[in-house]
Amino acid sequence: MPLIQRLAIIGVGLIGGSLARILREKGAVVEIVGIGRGEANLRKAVELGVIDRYSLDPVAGVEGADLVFLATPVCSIIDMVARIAPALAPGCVVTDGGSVKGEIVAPCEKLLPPGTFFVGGHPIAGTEKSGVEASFAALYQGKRCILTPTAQTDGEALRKVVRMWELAGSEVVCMDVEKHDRVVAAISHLPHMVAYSLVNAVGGYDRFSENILKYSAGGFRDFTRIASSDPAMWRDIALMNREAVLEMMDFFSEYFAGLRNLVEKGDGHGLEAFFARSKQNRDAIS
Ligand SMILES: NC(=O)c1ccc[n+]([C@@H]2O[C@H](COP(=O)([O-])OP(=O)(O)OC[C@H]3O[C@@H](n4cnc5c(N)ncnc54)[C@H](O)[C@@H]3O)[C@@H](O)[C@H]2O)c1
Ligand SMILES: O=C(O)C(=O)C[C@]1(C(=O)O)C=C[C@@H](O)C=C1
Repeated sequence: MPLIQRLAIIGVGLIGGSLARILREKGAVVEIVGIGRGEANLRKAVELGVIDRYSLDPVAGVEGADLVFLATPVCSIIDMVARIAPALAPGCVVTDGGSVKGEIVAPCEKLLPPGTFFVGGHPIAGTEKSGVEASFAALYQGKRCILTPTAQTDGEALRKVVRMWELAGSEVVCMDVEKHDRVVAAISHLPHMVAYSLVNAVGGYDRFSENILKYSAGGFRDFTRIASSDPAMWRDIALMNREAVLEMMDFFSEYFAGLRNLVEKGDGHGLEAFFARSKQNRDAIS
C-alpha cells in the first residue's frame, strides 16, 4: 500500500514540487493536491504532472489529506498552519521543509488539534532556482534531511515522515531545533550572506567607470551561484534565524579580520598556513 493516500503540498515550488515528483515516481502516494496563491504556477504544476489538482484555498485543499507538506517561505508557515488546523482530517501528519526550525516547531505543535501531528523538517538540498519548473525528482537523492522531533512528537507520525524522506533518497538525521538553527546558520545561511555581500560589493565597486562584474570567471561565478537565490526566501530566513545568523556573521568577521591582518603585515608563512588549514578542511568534506 502506498505510504501516503492524499498528500497536500502548500507551496508547489522547487522544494514542494521536487518532493511531489519523487514520491509519485516511487509509487508512494495515491493523490497529490497542490495549494498556493499563484494560479498560473499551480496550473503549470498540473500540466507538468507534478500534482493531480489544486486549490487556492488552503482550508479546502487540505481536506481529507493524511499528510500535509508546507513548503512556503519560513515567515508564512505558522500563519498557514493556523489557517489549516481546524480543517485537518483526524490522524493527519503535518510537516514542513522550512530552512529555520526554532521559531516554527513549538508554535505549530500548539496550533494542531488533538489527533493530528506536527513534525518539523528541513531537506538540506536545493538550488538557486525557484518555482515548480525548477523542481526535479532527483533533488533529494543522496542528500540529508534534518527532522527536529520534540518530546511532543508522535512516534508513528515521525516514522511516516522519516519513511517519506528515505523514499525521496535522503539520509534522515534527527536533531533538536536549537542545534538545527546553529548548524544551518553556519553551513547554509552564512554562505548566502557572504555571497550576497560579495556580489553587491564587487557590483558596487566604483574605481572604474564600467561595471567589472562582466570580467568575472570561474572563481567568482562558482562562489556566488547562491547569490541568485530568491530574495524573499532569504529575507525570511535572515529574519527568522536572526540570532544564530548574527552570531555566525560576527564569528566569520573575526576570521576575515585575521586574514586581513596577515595580508597587511605581509606575513607569507601566516597566509600559507591559513590557506592550508582551509584547504585541508574543504578537501575533507565528503
Ligand atoms: N530553495 C532551497 O534551496 C531550499 C532548500 C531547503 C529548504 N527550503 C525551504 O523551502 C521552502 C520553499 O522554498 P522553495 O525554494 O521551494 O521556494 P519556491 O519559491 O520555489 O516555492 C515556494 C512556493 O510557495 C508559494 N508561496 C509563497 N508564499 C505563499 C503563501 N503565503 N501562501 C501560499 N503559497 C505561498 C510560492 O508562490 C511558490 O509557489 C522555504 O521555506 C525555504 O526556506 C528551500
Ligand atoms: O544549493 C543551493 O543552491 C542551496 O542554497 C541549498 C541550500 C544550502 O545548501 O544552503 C539552501 C537553503 C537550504 O535551506 C538548504 C540548502
